[in-house]
Amino acid sequence: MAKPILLHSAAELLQRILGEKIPADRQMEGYFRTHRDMGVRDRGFVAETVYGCLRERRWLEHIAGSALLLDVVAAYLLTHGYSARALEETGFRGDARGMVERARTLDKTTLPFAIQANLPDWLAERLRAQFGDAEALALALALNQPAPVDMRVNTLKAKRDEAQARLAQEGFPCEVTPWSPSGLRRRDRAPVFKTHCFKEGLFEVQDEGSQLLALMLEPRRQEMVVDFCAGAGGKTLHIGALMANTGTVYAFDVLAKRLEKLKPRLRRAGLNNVRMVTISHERDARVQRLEGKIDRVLVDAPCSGTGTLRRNPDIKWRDINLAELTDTQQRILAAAAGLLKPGGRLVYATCSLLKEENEDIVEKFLATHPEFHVVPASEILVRRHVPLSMTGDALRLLPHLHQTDGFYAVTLERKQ
Ligand SMILES: C[S@@+](CC[C@H](N)C(=O)[O-])C[C@H]1O[C@@H](n2cnc3c(N)ncnc32)[C@H](O)[C@@H]1O
Repeated sequence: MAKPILLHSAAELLQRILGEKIPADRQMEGYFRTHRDMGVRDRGFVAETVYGCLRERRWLEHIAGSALLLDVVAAYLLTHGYSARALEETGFRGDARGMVERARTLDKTTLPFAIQANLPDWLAERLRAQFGDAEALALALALNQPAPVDMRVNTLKAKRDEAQARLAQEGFPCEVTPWSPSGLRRRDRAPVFKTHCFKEGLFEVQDEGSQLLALMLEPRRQEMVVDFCAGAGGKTLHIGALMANTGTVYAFDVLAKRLEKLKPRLRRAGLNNVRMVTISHERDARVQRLEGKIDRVLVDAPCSGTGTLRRNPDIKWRDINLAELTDTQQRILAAAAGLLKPGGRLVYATCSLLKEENEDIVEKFLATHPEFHVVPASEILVRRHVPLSMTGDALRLLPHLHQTDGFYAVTLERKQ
């Protein structure tokens, strides 16, 4: 059984994650840095427990009959293989036996939707309205499962089967992903960062859904391309490789610290067609200088991140200012569109599930920009050898249907 102290560590870490705006993975790193006495196994136990509690918080509160974080941790352990007796032996003084009994006798289907779905009310209601009860529940259950480790093979350095063989030689056999032509997948959380393959730049860790966004842009050799919200450059790297390290990819972001993280990744990937540009806002002079000169723009817009709950379950418990986000998205999209040459293409993408950040943004943009039209996603997917069919014009990826994070992407073309 876990050491008593670890229950308290998990509750303390949960409190920090829920109380501060810092993402869970960074909080955890910081916590373990200041608790160096904790061994690898203990850290693993705490991390798994904390992530489990974040995923299943509402249901655990229900079982615990309490929102106290120590009770939530106890309810998690009791519903994941630990006995009431084992918990009592750690000195836990709550009602462990009552929790076990409630978990055993409860008919989950009688619970309110948001509790079954382990979502905050605001998100549960939006997903129900958008998808209907049955699909929203299937979606929520998939969002509450841990994600696999997906990798994108760097085609500048290796073919997918070569990278797959090298990883297997290093003790990490992987399967190929169903949609992305350069994707590999491990179902466990293997430390693939430690492999020679990674250090030599044969792959990057990237969700399979995210790999499809650069494909939607269809960048070509020698073109001028802008990755408007490049962050640490997950998609910039992919775009650079699709252009076979030719032409120019401008990686814009308002946060220099994020762009900084791209530098070692570019070196590892063997890319030198990328220019990093820190901008102060979307109308920055460094942006305006390129107006009308660019072939393709990717807008991977800042968003609620609701499609990534498999990896970031803490997001759902944070306050999200949707009005502020959608305003920023609208402004970025308009500024980014101004960069395109006639005939140029823009992909507007988010990792949000919410229609307000996706369809609504594009609809408003098209209403005020008649010089743009949509290129149907299915046409592009066929050309890029992605065996996915979409009903509408956009690419819409959902974890319960595609086993990827949730993504939305639409390709807009400026008329000649
Ligand atoms: C979804 S993240 C991008 C992730 C990145 N494309 C990747 O693949 O790793 C959105 C990014 O937009 C940036 N951002 C926010 N406001 C911006 C603005 N006005 N102009 C450009 N980038 C902005 C954020 O700093 C953040 O890095």
